[in-house]
Amino acid sequence: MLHGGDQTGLSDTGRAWARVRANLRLSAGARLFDQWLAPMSLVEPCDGEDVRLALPSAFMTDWVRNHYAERLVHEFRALLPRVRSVAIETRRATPAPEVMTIAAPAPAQRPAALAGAAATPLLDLAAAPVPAAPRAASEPVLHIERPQLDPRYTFERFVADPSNRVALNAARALAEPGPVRFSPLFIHGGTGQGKSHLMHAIGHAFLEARPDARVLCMSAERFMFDFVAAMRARDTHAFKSRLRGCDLLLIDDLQFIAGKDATQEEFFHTINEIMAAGKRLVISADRAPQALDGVESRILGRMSAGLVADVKGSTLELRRAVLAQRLAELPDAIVPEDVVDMIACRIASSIREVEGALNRVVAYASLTGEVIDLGFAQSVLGDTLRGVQRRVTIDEIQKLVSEHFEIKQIDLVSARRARAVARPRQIAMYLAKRMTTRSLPEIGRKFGGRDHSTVIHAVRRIEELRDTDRDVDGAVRTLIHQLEA
Ligand SMILES: Nc1ncnc2c1ncn2[C@@H]1O[C@H](COP(=O)(O)OP(=O)(O)OP(=O)(O)O)[C@@H](O)[C@H]1O
Repeated sequence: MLHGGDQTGLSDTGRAWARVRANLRLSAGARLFDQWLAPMSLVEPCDGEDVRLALPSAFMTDWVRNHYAERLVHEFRALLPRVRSVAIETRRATPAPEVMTIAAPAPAQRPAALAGAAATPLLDLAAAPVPAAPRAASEPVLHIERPQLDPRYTFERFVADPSNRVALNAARALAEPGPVRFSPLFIHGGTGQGKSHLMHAIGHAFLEARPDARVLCMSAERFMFDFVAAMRARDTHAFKSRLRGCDLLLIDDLQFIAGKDATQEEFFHTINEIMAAGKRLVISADRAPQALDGVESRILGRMSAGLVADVKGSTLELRRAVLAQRLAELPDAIVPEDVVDMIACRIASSIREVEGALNRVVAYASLTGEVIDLGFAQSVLGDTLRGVQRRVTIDEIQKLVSEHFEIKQIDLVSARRARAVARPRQIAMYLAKRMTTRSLPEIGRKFGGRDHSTVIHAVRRIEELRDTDRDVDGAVRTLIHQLEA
């Protein structure tokens, strides 16, 4: 328990916060902590009873609320019993933060009530003890579903280049509030060239300008899964109104619905309604509309009626500029210019691979304590530079894993928890982490919009099982072998 002030000049709450942070770092592990919890700060001044913590984006705020709201209250109360509530806010550049307050439970209070509250943003439990009274229908934002936008994918972090200029300008124009100048925007291009980055950037910018807007971002795969689940539950109404009521709908990887007739029917009606209502629609795919085999011509017709823009293969200048930007975000890493140049010149396949190569070099150097120079970078990147390593996609992994375990591919992105499905899903996530350069949030999205902590859990679980379970290890070895062939 903490008492009074001390020579640090920090308030009681400030000192408690420092301890809570240290505890979180230990229990969450460095990666999780750095990604989600480190950016959180204490809002001062604080009266010592109602603590306020701030995060820089709504996406992060949602994540921390869902996973740590209750825990934060307990941590603070353990140090400062007078703490009544911990509010988690988004502090964007614009004012009027959105707030959810979780009341500190009285010792005998029901934890279940708190868990429910954590899933319900913006309920002020300090003011309304559990069970919380429903808020008036006129109150804003309570029912707004927060889109799953990656906080790293903003316009500020997107480097402009002749290879992406049209797509970037179109994306900026579509994100502007005011009259809709065109819709849909269809962005296409090769893998790892920035399509998802641009889509998420549109979402961030649009929400920045209109914080109360309804924005939904999902992959076409997720669209299909949610639709199938709604049909099975005989409740397509909620699904339809959720999608059709959007001010901005972002659908990634349209190619995934090729050949899925029922999903395409629903998709067609969804985009029709969005367009008829004058709302914004952005679609991405790995090919131009006319090359999307297996997608109905009426859908492609709608796509072509808007603005079609491609992101071309990256130029050397773009790769250099992205590397320079990423390095600026790693102030502790000392990477000589010739190493940066070598990566930019020799890895031309995708920006994702370029970023991955830099991260690998920096990570190896920090693990081994070696100084980064050309020789070190070349030895770390060996196969990648020789172009030997075959590029494996998550789609390939999912296909192979579902064949191997004789389950449907859609089960891997579904919510089904039966072990017959859950274990292969964990193996597929493990392989995705190990054999692709996709980030954890990206992998989570590709597996039915799961959280990145679910991916971490899957990777750890399979790592453990490979040491203790011969069947799992054998299956993983076979799959790796097939994927590398
Ligand atoms: N012009 C750019 N400026 C900054 N970063 C970029 C740019 N283009 C791509 N990136 C980065 O490259 C990585 C891959 O981009 P992204 O995920 O958007 O690719 P994609 O085209 O959607 O790929 P896929 O089709 O495989 O999903 C991301 O980390 C993204 O931030």
